[in-house]
Amino acid sequence: MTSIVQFENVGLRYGTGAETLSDVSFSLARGSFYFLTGPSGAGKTSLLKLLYLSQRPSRGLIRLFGEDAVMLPRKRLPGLRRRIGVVFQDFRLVPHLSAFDNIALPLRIGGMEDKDIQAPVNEMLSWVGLGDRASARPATLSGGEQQRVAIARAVIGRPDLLVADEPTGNVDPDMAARLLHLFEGLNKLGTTIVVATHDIHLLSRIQNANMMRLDRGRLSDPTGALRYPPRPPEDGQNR
Ligand SMILES: Nc1ncnc2c1ncn2[C@@H]1O[C@H](COP(=O)(O)OP(=O)(O)OP(=O)(O)O)[C@@H](O)[C@H]1O
Repeated sequence: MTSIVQFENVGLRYGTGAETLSDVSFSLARGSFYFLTGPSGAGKTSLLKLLYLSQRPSRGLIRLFGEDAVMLPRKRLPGLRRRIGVVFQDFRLVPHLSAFDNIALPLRIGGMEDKDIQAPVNEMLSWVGLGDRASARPATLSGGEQQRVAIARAVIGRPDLLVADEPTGNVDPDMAARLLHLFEGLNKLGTTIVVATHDIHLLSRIQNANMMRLDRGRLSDPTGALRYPPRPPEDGQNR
């Protein structure tokens, strides 16, 4: 199994308060699909922030794509971040850009020429049901429409890792199923996916999805399947 992400005994403390995340250890296999669940305030968004490198841990080790993400020099962060698609809980669309241009951003940053951008962005707009809103600015879109633009932007560059924070929180069940289908397609192309959600209906929709559950900043891991490095077998013998 090739790990794309490894956390070892990771802790995160904001300011001088108690730890928000404690002793978090897991590894994510390349090309796998994970749901991250847990009650409000358990630390899901905080864990995702560590994953998409917007936050450094207070302690522990994080390896991303084989690189030490904690010790990585600041100037190398953008290169690593470009391999990660993020659906933020609050969307974070660029307000002065149209839906089309928001979705096109990762392709433009990746150096794709305008003539090659039109077709994939229009296809993506249609897929998320916004074919007729290409020129709309975010402020003129509903919450659910903004969420769909945010998802389209996160997936269009076929990132190695997709991190999504409550990506279906603002859409109806039919659209949620459609968006999840988009994630599933991306996953089949090799993208490792982590979706934080409260929506238990989503969990049953992806075959072979793995579950991670956070409770008060700790990963509950009754089987040990997610731990990195793996625990030795019960009888202590190598197999
Ligand atoms: N920037 C911050 N500064 C201080 N405390 C923070 C910060 N961000 C989050 N917290 C605290 O960390 C804890 C975990 O928050 P987090 O947003 O990670 O939880 P969550 O599981 O994503 O919650 P929800 O499901 O409600 O989105 C909360 O107690 C929160 O108040």
